[in-house]
Amino acid sequence: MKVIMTGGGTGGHIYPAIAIADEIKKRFPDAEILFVGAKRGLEKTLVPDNGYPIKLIPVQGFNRKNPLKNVEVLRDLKQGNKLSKQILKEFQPDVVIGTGGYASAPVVKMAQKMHIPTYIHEQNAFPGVTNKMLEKHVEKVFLGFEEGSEYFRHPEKHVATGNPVRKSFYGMDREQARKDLGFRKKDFVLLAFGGSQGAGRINQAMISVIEAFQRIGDMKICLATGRYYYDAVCSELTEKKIDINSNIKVMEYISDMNRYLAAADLVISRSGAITVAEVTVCGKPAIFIPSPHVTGNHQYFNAKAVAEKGGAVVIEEKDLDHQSLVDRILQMKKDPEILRDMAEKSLLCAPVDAAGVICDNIREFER
Ligand SMILES: CC(=O)N[C@H]1[C@@H](OP(=O)(O)OP(=O)(O)OC[C@H]2O[C@@H](n3ccc(=O)[nH]c3=O)[C@H](O)[C@@H]2O)O[C@H](CO)[C@@H](O)[C@@H]1O
Repeated sequence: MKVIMTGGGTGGHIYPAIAIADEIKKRFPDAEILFVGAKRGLEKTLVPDNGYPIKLIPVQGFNRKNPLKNVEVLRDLKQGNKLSKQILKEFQPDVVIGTGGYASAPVVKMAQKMHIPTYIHEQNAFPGVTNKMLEKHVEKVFLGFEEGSEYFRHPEKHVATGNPVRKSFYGMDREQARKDLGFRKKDFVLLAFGGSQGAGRINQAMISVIEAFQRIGDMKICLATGRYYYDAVCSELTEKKIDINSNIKVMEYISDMNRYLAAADLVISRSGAITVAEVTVCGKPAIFIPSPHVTGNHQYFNAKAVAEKGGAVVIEEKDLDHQSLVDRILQMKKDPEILRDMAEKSLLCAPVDAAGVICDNIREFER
């Protein structure tokens, strides 16, 4: 079995592809899996870090603000198509699976031209442009949210699967995770991050939260700022004379998110589709602050689905007030019953083995 996984740009497209690849490997231990991603995307490091080979192609989105830049975009597109063809010819995959993002467009399209069966997975209730464009010639469209179906054109191809989460997030032991990260049983662990690339507004809010809680001994705060914001956040904390110590961990990026999620008492984050899936798989209470800058405001709906069941609280960015956030955290910390109840309800929102359902629906995997 030879499979090409393609997609990326951000973690939300890469991690589901890794979860699907892991499931393929479980079913076909001899399977050869190759990732094809974009040169500028996070996949360049995340995929090898997760044990898979990757080939990179020069592809990027059209620049609506600066049309002159599109000369470069078109040149990359041409080169991306050429390289995709070359990779497909050399690797000879039985199947190509796309998980959205710029890189998946030329690879899936070229595979279709070469009569290789193709499948796509859409993580969001509002599909991205790439997947919408690819739908016509794919075998099936796997949907993270059933509601996404109405934005595509061929319902007969749609299978609602939920969003795939890597196996390492399931059943991770909380106490062991806390031990590994140097937290005590009695500590209150607050985990904050703004999606795979970080979010300026969440970082700013967290600086206020850190300021408010820095001297509370059992309060442990872990903040992943995103690579782009890391230096600025550290400088701001230093200016405020806030000591980054064992109570306050500030990181660019968390590579073992499964461990941090398992250890956390409360999560504060954006509500990208995969983040929400992981938080619920780990059964964690969350305060979701959806990004308002995404198609169809989909992060709000991702968060609302969990909040309506009682597993999370949603704060829209327009209502994000630092003092109210601090008060809310304090209130939750003081009342473990609230958190316990939210945790149970969060777990009820978890997707059920999406990677397994996806593999069950790929004809070429039938034995
Ligand atoms: C701004 C934007 O366009 N965001 C989109 C992007 O989000 P984004 O790329 O942030 O994706 P998600 O929130 O879905 O997933 C983030 C992933 O990154 C991981 N992670 C994050 C931070 C960190 O330090 N370490 C780490 O490993 C998380 O564990 C998770 O696996 O793709 C998602 C899925 O298509 C969409 O729903 C989001 O709307």
